[in-house]
Amino acid sequence: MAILEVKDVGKRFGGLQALSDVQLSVKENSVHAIIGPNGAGKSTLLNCLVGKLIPDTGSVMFDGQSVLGRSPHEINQMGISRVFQTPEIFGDLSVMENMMIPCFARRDGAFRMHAIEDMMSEKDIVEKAEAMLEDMNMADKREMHAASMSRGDKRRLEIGMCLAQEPRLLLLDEPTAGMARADTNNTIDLLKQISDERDITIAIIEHDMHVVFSLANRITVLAQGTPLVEDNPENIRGNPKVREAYLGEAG
Ligand SMILES: Nc1ncnc2c1ncn2[C@@H]1O[C@H](COP(=O)(O)OP(=O)(O)OP(=O)(O)O)[C@@H](O)[C@H]1O
Repeated sequence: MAILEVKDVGKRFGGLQALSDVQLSVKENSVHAIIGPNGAGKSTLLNCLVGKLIPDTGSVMFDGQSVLGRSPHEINQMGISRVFQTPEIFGDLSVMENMMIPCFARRDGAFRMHAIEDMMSEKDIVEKAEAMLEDMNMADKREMHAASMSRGDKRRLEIGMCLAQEPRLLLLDEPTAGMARADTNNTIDLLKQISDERDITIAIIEHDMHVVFSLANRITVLAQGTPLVEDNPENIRGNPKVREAYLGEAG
């Protein structure tokens, strides 16, 4: 069953048709990669899914409900959580304090700024945040200043913060961009573990083919704002049109 269904989506920026006739069907519990050359429209499409942009045409249905016209916050509450290219964490707070923020938001519907002492007195929140840090293998970094961590650990924390919102669909926008190979491999392992152990669907935009082919069980190739093909990784690898449009370029 598809958890996300995009039909006939188009988006124009002035004279530029960034997306046209986009169809995308993401199966529940799959890892679905969206790839394509620079400027193909991947980020524009992602922004249409999370309410940051409103498409000019078409529909976006999540779990049978339209996301169009809803705010990013409402879409997040529906069960879609997004991980950005640059980790969105609070550098001045500790790892634990960062993790407590989405735990509050999940419980209260929205995060209200609590004093740190108030946060720490909320037993259920502390327990949930601790459990998430355990799951993310970050319990030993609990008291660390978030800003002082490696890029890979910041990404790990951010992914954990998204999971604390208990989303059904996790959207990742180039999660390994700018990472050293060791951090990239750690992120691949983390995402594999999340996909295996949780009832969650992952959609990922990624330039790094090693990441794409390590994780995805379905791939959509966008070229010039339109889907070129959607298939399994094996067929995508062997597809000459894809090679020409993208893989050849990526090496
Ligand atoms: N807000 C905007 N205003 C005008 N043009 C835009 C805007 N956002 C994106 N574009 C243009 O739309 C096209 C698609 O851009 P988009 O960022 O979606 O591509 P992409 O596939 O994500 O590229 P990349 O892989 O380089 O991140 C590009 O030509 C881009 O310059």
